[in-house]
Amino acid sequence: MPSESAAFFSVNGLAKHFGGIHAVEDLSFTLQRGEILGLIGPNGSGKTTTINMVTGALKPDGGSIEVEGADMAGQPAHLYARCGIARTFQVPRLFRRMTVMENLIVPALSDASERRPTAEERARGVLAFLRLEHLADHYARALSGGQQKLLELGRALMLRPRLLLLDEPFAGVHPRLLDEIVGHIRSLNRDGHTIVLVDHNLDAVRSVVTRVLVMARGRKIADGAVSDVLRNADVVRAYTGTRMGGP
Ligand SMILES: Nc1ncnc2c1ncn2[C@@H]1O[C@H](COP(=O)(O)OP(=O)(O)OP(=O)(O)O)[C@@H](O)[C@H]1O
Repeated sequence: MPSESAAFFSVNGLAKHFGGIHAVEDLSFTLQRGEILGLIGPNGSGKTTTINMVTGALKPDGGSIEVEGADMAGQPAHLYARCGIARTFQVPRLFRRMTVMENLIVPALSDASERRPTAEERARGVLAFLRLEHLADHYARALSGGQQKLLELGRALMLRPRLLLLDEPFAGVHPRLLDEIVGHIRSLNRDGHTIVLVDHNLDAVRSVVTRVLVMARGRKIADGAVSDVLRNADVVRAYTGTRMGGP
């Protein structure tokens, strides 16, 4: 039974193994409503596997995933979406032969109760927020890499998420558009969205989050205020050979 005091979102002892690879091991953390968390770590440290598990794309081998106190571990992706949990992918998963507007409407219409005119109206709102109105009738395949990232974000927003997990939203994005995406993330967080931000661009991550969780080899090695965590010797060691700043 969900308790009144339960965190909005929590994972406890989460684990995923691929053969002998311990992609995620004994991972625990909680998120309060409206919080924004940076999830960082070197390549292969288990960040995407974590996102996959907490959105229902992958079944954990162990541990719990609780949304408002109710255990969701092992539930299918559509039930996570129904709980208001949405994610973006490192490489945008767009319908390349559909227009920008159609790409936004499709996820909305997966909810049988929404009618097309309402979905279109919401999509226009999302396009205005992302400043992409002028591209509504363009094919997704004609967009630049950065615009595709924005549209990917827009598709997640069409699911009316309460928790938004962003997998490398800054990767491969032109610096000007990067600032714009940073602005959108800040504004979504200000509007009450709980956000988990995964990215290797630590300067950009630092500019939007106050708390950061660091993974290395599938395990959590630090979780706390950005300024403290990035001075932590274990974190510096985990990153040895990779840069601590932006790309
Ligand atoms: N489907 C899979 N099958 C086998 N091994 C996998 C699979 N998915 C991930 N792995 C392995 O699990 C480990 C964690 O991978 P994951 O993609 O979660 O790391 P990551 O921190 O997101 O890395 P990156 O920053 O490079 O995206 C890696 O060793 C990876 O090779």
